[in-house]
Amino acid sequence: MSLPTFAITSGEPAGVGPDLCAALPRREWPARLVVIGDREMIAARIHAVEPALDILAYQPDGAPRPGALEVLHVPLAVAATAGRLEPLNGRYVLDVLDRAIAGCKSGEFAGMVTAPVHKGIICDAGVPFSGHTEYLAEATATPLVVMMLVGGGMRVALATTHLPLKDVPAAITRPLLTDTLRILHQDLKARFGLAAPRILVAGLNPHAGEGGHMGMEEIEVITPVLEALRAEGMDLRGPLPADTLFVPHTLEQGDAVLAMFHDQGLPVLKHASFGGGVNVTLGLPIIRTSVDHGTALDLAGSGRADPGSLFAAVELAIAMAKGRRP
Ligand SMILES: NC(=O)c1ccc[n+]([C@@H]2O[C@H](COP(=O)([O-])OP(=O)(O)OC[C@H]3O[C@@H](n4cnc5c(N)ncnc54)[C@H](O)[C@@H]3O)[C@@H](O)[C@H]2O)c1
Ligand SMILES: N[C@H](C(=O)O)[C@H](O)COP(=O)(O)O
Repeated sequence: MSLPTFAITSGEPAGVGPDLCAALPRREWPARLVVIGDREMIAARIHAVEPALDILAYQPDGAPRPGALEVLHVPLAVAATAGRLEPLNGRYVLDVLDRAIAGCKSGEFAGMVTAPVHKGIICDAGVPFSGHTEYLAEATATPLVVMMLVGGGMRVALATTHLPLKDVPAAITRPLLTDTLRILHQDLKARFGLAAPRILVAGLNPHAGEGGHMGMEEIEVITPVLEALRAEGMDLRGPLPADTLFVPHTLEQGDAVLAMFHDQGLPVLKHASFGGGVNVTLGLPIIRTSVDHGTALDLAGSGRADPGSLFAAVELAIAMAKGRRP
């Protein structure tokens, strides 16, 4: 029986992504994993972190070579140095992503798993880029996607993603919240096997606005959306004060949390599971999971980067493709 094939994008070449890819053959996967990136750069990093590994996945007779890494070559613009960002390679990082997206769309890949990229250096290269999540939405012509991180026994989704904090209140509108909750609810059912997902929704302001004394978004935006969607049958609790939403007895009343902004939800989850969590993009026509950490330039090429989150991201992508409850 042929195994499903997943693209693993090796990410920022100065970061830990290539090192983490080198660790993939430590396990036997129930899938074929194709790492996308510059072959020479990845080979050099493999020699630094996994000297025993042979990059060639196939023996001369074409048979798979056990314990090797299969690399689909996308060329760097200029040589990469671990730990040193180079704007001239910003376009390369996007070329790697584009190759994986094309393969997911064509059916060549059952899904894609992304190693970390550095958003700033891609912007410095002249391409406005705020994250894989937004890039994938555009590349697949999906009007709205939802970022959700899974780890530490939690699922935390975000109503807004990579926005300056000052722009968050205006971004939280009734249409955005309605569509975000619909996507979250639908994908918890379809991709995570939950028949009737229970979603805990955070407020935006301290103490969920304290009855309007500390902000009006809960009264004017969040509560009306929750009431309308409850009337459709969704199990939604909130708006809940975010400071106590994450205490265990509240968390256990939900299957997922919807936080209003990036640093309301993610610090809690990363505190509980950093290095073992997974970032998944909901609402896409393709499967995409990712690590829960960044480029860790300080560790690139050292062999000290922990591949746990990449392994968890591969496991989740495989489970999602099988339609199993992850
Ligand atoms: N999925 C992604 O592409 C992704 C996710 C998060 C951050 N980023 C980007 O990464 C860049 C750097 O972000 P940052 O410095 O805030 O966070 P970071 O996760 O790169 O580093 C934070 C700390 O965690 C450590 N760390 C990270 N990954 C590790 C691993 N696998 N094993 C052991 N230790 C690890 C680092 O050494 C550092 O001390 C930014 O440009 C950010 O936007 C990308
Ligand atoms: N917000 C993510 C995190 O903190 O882990 C990270 O920046 C990656 O986002 P994308 O998947 O959109 O690149």
